[in-house]
Amino acid sequence: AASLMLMHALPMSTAAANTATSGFVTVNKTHFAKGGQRYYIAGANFWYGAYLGAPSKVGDRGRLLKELDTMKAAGINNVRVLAVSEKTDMASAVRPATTAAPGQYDEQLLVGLDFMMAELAKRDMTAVIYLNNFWQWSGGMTQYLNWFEGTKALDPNVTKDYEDYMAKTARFYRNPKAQAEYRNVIRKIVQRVNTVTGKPYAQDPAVMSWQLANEPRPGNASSTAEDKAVYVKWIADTAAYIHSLDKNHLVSSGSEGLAGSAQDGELFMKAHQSPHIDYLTYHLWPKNWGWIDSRNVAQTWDGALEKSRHYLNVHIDYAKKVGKPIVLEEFGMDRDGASFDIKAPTTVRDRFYGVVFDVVTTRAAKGDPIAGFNFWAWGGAGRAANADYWWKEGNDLMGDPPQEEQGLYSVFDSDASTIALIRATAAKLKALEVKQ
Ligand SMILES: O=C1NC[C@H](CO)[C@@H](O)[C@@H]1O
Repeated sequence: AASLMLMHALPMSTAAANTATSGFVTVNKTHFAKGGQRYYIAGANFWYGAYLGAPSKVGDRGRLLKELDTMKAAGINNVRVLAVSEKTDMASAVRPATTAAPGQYDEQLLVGLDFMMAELAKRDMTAVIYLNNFWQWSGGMTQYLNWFEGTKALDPNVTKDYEDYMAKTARFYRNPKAQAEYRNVIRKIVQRVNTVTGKPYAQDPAVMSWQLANEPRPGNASSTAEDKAVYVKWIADTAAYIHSLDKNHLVSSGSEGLAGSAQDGELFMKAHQSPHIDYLTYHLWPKNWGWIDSRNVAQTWDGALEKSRHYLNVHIDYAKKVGKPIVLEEFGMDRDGASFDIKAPTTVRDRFYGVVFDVVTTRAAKGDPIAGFNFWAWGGAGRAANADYWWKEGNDLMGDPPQEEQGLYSVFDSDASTIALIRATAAKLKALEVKQ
């Protein structure tokens, strides 16, 4: 016992001491740590946060401060945000875009990211920042292929063919010119000096992690062994590249889990075994994946919940096998009756959030590697502008990006019952943040 006492008395190693006091989020075996304490994510998806921070027409700094204060008051300690968008002719993509063409950036949108990061730090909140998008709503990988393959950027809202979209968009990983430009963007953001605080991003504890992309997939359901090998290598190489630029921060993939891994569990684990990937991520979408029919909940709820519970648990088990933390960084449910109207009740959504939060908090309390959640998505004070609920440039930005109806999954500041569930869950996770 004496020697054990001595062990505890020994000072932490310098590196550990530095990290512990530095405030960076780090990984300690299968958990996050911050400031010498275990750290859990009670987060929101807030893809447009940097847009609100911009000093240009699209920005609304007054709204941003209000949204961050409202989220903080709800116990939310982390936001998952888009770093850059690519200009495209697709109707479903956000405008304006950060990158008009390779190397041509809208500095005001990047200042928006700076401003948001500065405000997060003031509130002891952190950000997961994704550097690309497998989907079309911010230009993303399909826009890179338009630049470097000369192919038309594909909008699945127009083509109505997701299998074709996913197979073609996965060519991004194999295109050397697209990869070179992607690394230029990574370097530009990861090595950026925040123009509001003067602090380099690589030294900012408000950054929790760099994320390769939003929902990168290896291809479509018929991804070949070669597609999968290319995908695994792309994740490992890109994560290694980011770590070569920034030794302080974590790196994650942005994967949805099985749904984003051609339903191949071995692929999901392999993709996250790289020493340069610090934690796993997964997303849960019962409506998008056809598990629930919001117009026929009575008939479809039980099946959807059985599949959801399995999905929630099996990925925590994958993380145990890989030996790293995992974050449920997206999940959502629409309003009752599949309505987009802010006045529609959220009975089904609240029941679904309740099940998700119960699994997350129960398994976290048992010490399993589930390290928190980000619900999709914070709508806050945003309001739909058009009778058809589609977004047009100049309309409020909200949790639903332009490729989806404005009000589909957004949690608005008037959705008190859902915010109460989030607040209660954040408190349960906070109670687990014991000394390391
Ligand atoms: O990353 C995502 N996952 C699901 C969201 C809701 O459908 C979608 O808007 C986004 O592309």
